[in-house]
Amino acid sequence: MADLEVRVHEKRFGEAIILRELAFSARRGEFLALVGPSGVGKSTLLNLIGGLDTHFEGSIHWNGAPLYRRGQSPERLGMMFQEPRLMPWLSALDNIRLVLTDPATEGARARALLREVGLGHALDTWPNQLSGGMQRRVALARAFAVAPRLLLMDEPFVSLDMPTGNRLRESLLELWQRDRPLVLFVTHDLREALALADRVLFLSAPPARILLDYRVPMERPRHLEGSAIAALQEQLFARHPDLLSGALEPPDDSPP
Ligand SMILES: Nc1ncnc2c1ncn2[C@@H]1O[C@H](COP(=O)(O)OP(=O)(O)OP(=O)(O)O)[C@@H](O)[C@H]1O
Repeated sequence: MADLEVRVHEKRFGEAIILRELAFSARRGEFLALVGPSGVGKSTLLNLIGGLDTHFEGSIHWNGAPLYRRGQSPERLGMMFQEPRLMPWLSALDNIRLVLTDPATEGARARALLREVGLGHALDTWPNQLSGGMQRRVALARAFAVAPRLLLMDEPFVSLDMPTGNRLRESLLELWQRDRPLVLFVTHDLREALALADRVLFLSAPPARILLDYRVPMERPRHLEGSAIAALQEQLFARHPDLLSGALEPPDDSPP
């Protein structure tokens, strides 16, 4: 049985219908990527699933019950956005402690997580003294701090250089493989989706629905810049030409 059941009949902003008859399900432990062109509704969908926006027709269930009910605390949920959203007046360590609730263990847990993401040397550093990549590492550690069952990630590694992004992707996979939350990872980069995910959900042109639910036929570790991912991407576009018109811009190296 699926742990997460998403059924969005319709989501509008005013007159504009953003999502329509968009449905999918997933199990705890899976890693799903959501891909689609800019402005199609990926963040909107994550916001519905995360309970940040409750104005839509449809339902979102976790283990057969509504994920959000008025007055009830949600399932353990982690979120990571494009911007690290760290508290500038708190050290890296205290940014993690902030989301933990057990004073007896929070210091040790926060320290262990920061070490795991390679920031053991920067526990007491302020966010403005950390590079963009290091700030994302703190945000990644914070997202895992609550041991989420469901982790929503909205283009968390966008606009990082490739080596920094690759190190963060590696850290993410290590943490995911250890804790096995269900990850929903939004990206507009198909290679990133294919390098990370078990399944890639392609969103159609607006109003968005799921155009293709694709299981990635490749063992890990995978290399985002490797020839196997490039070949898989080519194969996908050859088999599903509708993805190019509906879901994605052509890959960088394809003819205009
Ligand atoms: N609060 C809002 N009010 C009105 N329209 C909105 C609001 N938020 C988003 N939209 C519109 O909904 C559509 C989907 O936006 P959304 O941010 O979900 O797209 P996206 O696929 O995440 O884009 P990107 O990849 O550029 O982040 C866009 O046309 C956007 O302008």
